[in-house]
Amino acid sequence: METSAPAGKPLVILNPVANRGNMQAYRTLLQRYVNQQRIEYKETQRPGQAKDLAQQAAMANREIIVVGGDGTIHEAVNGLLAAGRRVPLGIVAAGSGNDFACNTLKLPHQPEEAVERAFNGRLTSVDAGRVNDTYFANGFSIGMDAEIGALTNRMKNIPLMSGAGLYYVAALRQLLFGFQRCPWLTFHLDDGAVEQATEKRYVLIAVTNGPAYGAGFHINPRADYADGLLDICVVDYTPLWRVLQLFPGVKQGKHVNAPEVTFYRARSVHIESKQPVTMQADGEEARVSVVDAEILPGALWIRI
Ligand SMILES: Nc1ncnc2c1ncn2[C@@H]1O[C@H](COP(=O)(O)OP(=O)(O)OP(=O)(O)O)[C@@H](O)[C@H]1O
Repeated sequence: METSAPAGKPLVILNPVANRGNMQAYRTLLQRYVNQQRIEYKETQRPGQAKDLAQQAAMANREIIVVGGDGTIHEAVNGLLAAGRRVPLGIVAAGSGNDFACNTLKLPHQPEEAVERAFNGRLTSVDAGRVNDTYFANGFSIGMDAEIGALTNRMKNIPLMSGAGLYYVAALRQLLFGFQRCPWLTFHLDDGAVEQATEKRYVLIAVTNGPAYGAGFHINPRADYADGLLDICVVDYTPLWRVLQLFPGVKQGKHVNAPEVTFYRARSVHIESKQPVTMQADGEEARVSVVDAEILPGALWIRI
């Protein structure tokens, strides 16, 4: 990964549909920078455009500032890493969940402070990851949590539903009506250093760079975004009543001592399933049968 001195004006990419379209506060704050001709400002017009814009800006060695939630950051990180340039990245946490910005990087929520930090924060090296042909900032998972994430995405437009409340409702619905979808998997870490070669049933396998996902569920509470390692939480299959008992405690990371839960750290992860299963990476869904993932130590250069 090439680190380059930034050239030209920073490109600010704002997702107008993040946070259910409540983006006016950010537009107003950024207008000052536009008026002072300090930035180039673009709003995305379609899913996937943040990736293209970030890739073009990174190719031109320009600093990038993303304004949106985990989905927008995921796209920008994919553009940036596809360009192969480590240009400075500022992040304004403006989505409904903001796990990477607020729970991993501890960036502020308050719009004015968030914008200030995205422009003037200290540049620091942050790990990213790759899973199959996608890069991720915060993490990916397969199993019940990915199914919950997929349902959360489908429920995002229901009035009065957002953030953790939305996630709780989706989780309860998925667990009560979709628990039979717990996947049968094999996996190995670091080319076989840890191996589960015989197919077994799991509630979930969550592989993360940061501690939380799903709007604040601390699935890997000890994850460190700069240690060059993926944190892996494996939850063995257990009856639904037990999952319902464990689930609320995940918010504060209270599942760490449960007998069904095992934590690992690794540089690479390989998972296989005979049937295609749902995977989420930074909240974006895919169907997969094989998962090949690795950490990309210090691949990002972010203002915190
Ligand atoms: N102009 C657009 N029209 C429709 N969708 C868009 C547009 N621009 C971006 N998107 C999509 O909006 C989706 C949601 O964005 P994002 O995840 O940033 O916000 P959020 O859902 O509010 O936040 P979080 O993921 O943190 O809960 C992304 O998947 C992105 O591809």
